[in-house]
Amino acid sequence: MDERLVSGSALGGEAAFEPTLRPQYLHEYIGQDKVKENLQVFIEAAKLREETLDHVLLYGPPGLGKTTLAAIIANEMGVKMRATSGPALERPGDLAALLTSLEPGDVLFIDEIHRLPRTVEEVLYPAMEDYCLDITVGKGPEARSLRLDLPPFTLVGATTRAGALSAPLRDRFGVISRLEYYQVDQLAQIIERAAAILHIIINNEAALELARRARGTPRIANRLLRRVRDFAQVRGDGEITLPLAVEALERLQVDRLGLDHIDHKLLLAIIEKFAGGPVGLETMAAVIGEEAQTIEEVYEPYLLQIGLLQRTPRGRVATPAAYAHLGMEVPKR
Ligand SMILES: Nc1ncnc2c1ncn2[C@@H]1O[C@H](COP(=O)(O)OP(=O)(O)OP(=O)(O)O)[C@@H](O)[C@H]1O
Ligand SMILES: [Mg+2]
Repeated sequence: MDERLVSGSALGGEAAFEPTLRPQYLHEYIGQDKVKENLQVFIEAAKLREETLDHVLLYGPPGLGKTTLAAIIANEMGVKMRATSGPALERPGDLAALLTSLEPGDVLFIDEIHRLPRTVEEVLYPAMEDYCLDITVGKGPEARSLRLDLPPFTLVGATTRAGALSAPLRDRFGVISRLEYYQVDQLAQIIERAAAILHIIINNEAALELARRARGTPRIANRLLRRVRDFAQVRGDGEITLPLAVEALERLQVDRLGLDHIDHKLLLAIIEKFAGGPVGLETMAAVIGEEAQTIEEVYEPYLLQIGLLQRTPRGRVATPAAYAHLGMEVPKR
């Protein structure tokens, strides 16, 4: 659906490539200080008591480091991680097979856990709570239910939509952590770390420029780094300097705040067609020819986050900052 250069979701080919850039331990994981400090305490306590870590739910927008953190939790606990996802677990048996193959203490990572089918979710409840599996053998009047013990394990669930999780599932997580968009200086550190791993030469000013345009998202930061490197190799001497970064990002149509043509289209529609708003979501969707849900979940969050857009009870409003960013004057009322 969404192949934007500034998309927080992984684009084609990135999933295969990302593991090389993933930090392995908490001390290498940049930013998210609150989440990190809490996890550090829970992990140390669990290790001291020689217990498994409580189940952990990680939520937040795409590309902020949920999968990375799940793997780090397993590494820090010194256990293995098995990874799957909500949509991949189609039947209760799929989950049962995974659970029974775990070794004591293992981390089971379920990505997109909000997309777990209902019937599978119900298998998860007793597994999370009592480390056991309720299964039915036989059919019809012969059917009996059996309870199987499971090895103790830690479930790490990840979701971009915590609101879409059922209450009984959410309540079974002992640790619930929300990942936040990253600060510019943290993103610059992430870029410099990735550059070192990929043998890319970039100076601090240029890293900061990429960071400012990375929409608070490490995945986008790393993607911009790789694209700008192409320019540095073809146009320059391979080194990423500030002027080269600025030129490359302009060509890639990622503006000073990390906005692309879709963000511009959305803001301009509100400003030019609705005098800055308020305009209802459905109306806006019809005017720019996108689905309301896509606008709400993909296009709007970053614009809201940086204060160019506001949600009011009467609809969306372009803020004075949006006019200023687009070099337009705020109309007098
Ligand atoms: N704190 C961090 N420090 C350094 N690099 C990071 C950090 N967080 C994420 N990254 C980098 O960003 C990339 C994307 O992170 P990750 O795949 O963990 O995101 P995600 O939240 O799981 O995304 P999705 O919602 O799409 O599953 C990783 O390849 C990793 O290199
Ligand atoms: Mg992920």
